[in-house]
Amino acid sequence: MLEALPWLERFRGSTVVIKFGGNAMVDAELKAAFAQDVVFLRYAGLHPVVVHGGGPQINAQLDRLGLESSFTNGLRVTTPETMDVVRMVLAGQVQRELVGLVNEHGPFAVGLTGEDARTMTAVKRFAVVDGEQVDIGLVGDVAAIDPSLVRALLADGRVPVVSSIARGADGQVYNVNADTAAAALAGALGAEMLMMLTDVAGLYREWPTSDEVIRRLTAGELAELIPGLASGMLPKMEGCLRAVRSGVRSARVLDGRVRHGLLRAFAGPVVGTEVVPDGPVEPVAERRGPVPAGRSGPVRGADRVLVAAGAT
Ligand SMILES: Nc1ncnc2c1ncn2[C@@H]1O[C@H](COP(=O)(O)OP(=O)(O)O)[C@@H](O)[C@H]1O
Ligand SMILES: CC(=O)N[C@@H](CCC(=O)OP(=O)(O)O)C(=O)O
Repeated sequence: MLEALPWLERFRGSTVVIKFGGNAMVDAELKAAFAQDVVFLRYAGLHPVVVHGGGPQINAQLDRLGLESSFTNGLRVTTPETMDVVRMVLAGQVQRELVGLVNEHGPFAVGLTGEDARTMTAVKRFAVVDGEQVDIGLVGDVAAIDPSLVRALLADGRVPVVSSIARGADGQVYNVNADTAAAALAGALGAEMLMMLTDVAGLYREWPTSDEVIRRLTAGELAELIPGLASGMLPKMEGCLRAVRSGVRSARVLDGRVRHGLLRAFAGPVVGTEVVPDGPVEPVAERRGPVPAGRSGPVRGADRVLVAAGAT
């Protein structure tokens, strides 16, 4: 892991939003390694923000309850009954588990949903199938973000762990796709990078017939590909596009099945698929600063982490 440090130096002070997909949380060892990587980034002076998914975990719970799982364009059709399960699994199970894993290394992680401090405000989202709007129930898009709570947590040296649930101005609670939530949050925070950890090596050029990964594409190139993308990748790549179009310098899709894949992504040439804005991009150093300087030192108990994260 130490080989990542010189590369990480470039990102000191930068905010990085990391989306941990439900499909990447396949076993306990991977989840524990992910938590170590997040804490390592925090120690290297970055400001990681975790947005987690949990699609397969929601499916399993719906199945136990004898409820159906169905998706349109990669978005879960969400009845009021499904919504209760989504909220319970994301905020009560997956988020709690990740908070616990990160906090094995120090008092860093604080869990929240988009509902907390009105961090995210949702608006009802329709799927579009063959040019027609389709009602998919209580699915939300992100209408607005108030990043002040997340910023305050970062300034206090914490690691926010965010579940993609948000209330609308109508008072209704909505199920927001986690890729969508991560992208919107990255944009609102002025994050340097958005990292999406999933269960494939990146965006495949000819999925499912070939596993050739597209290494790098501009926002304009991605916008042309999006109408032809299949479920699963659709919200993810729409999220990458949204992020780079709202000022994020780099949005990446990475293989979350690789142990310590998150740190490796900082320690060398680009792995996975990278989406960059159209046109020239300012260097990292000139884009710093969503977190007030001098308020990002280690919190109490943080000294245990380097050993725990295997950094020596
Ligand atoms: N062009 C593509 N390249 C790679 N994967 C694709 C592509 N199109 C669809 N997919 C599917 O998208 C899945 C990843 O999305 P998803 O299952 O929603 O993951 P996550 O839980 O990480 O958000 C892959 O496992 C793959 O089955
Ligand atoms: C509207 C919608 O699709 N919400 C998602 C939220 C969780 C999620 O996005 O999880 P992954 O990242 O693991 O796919 C769902 O209900 O599955």
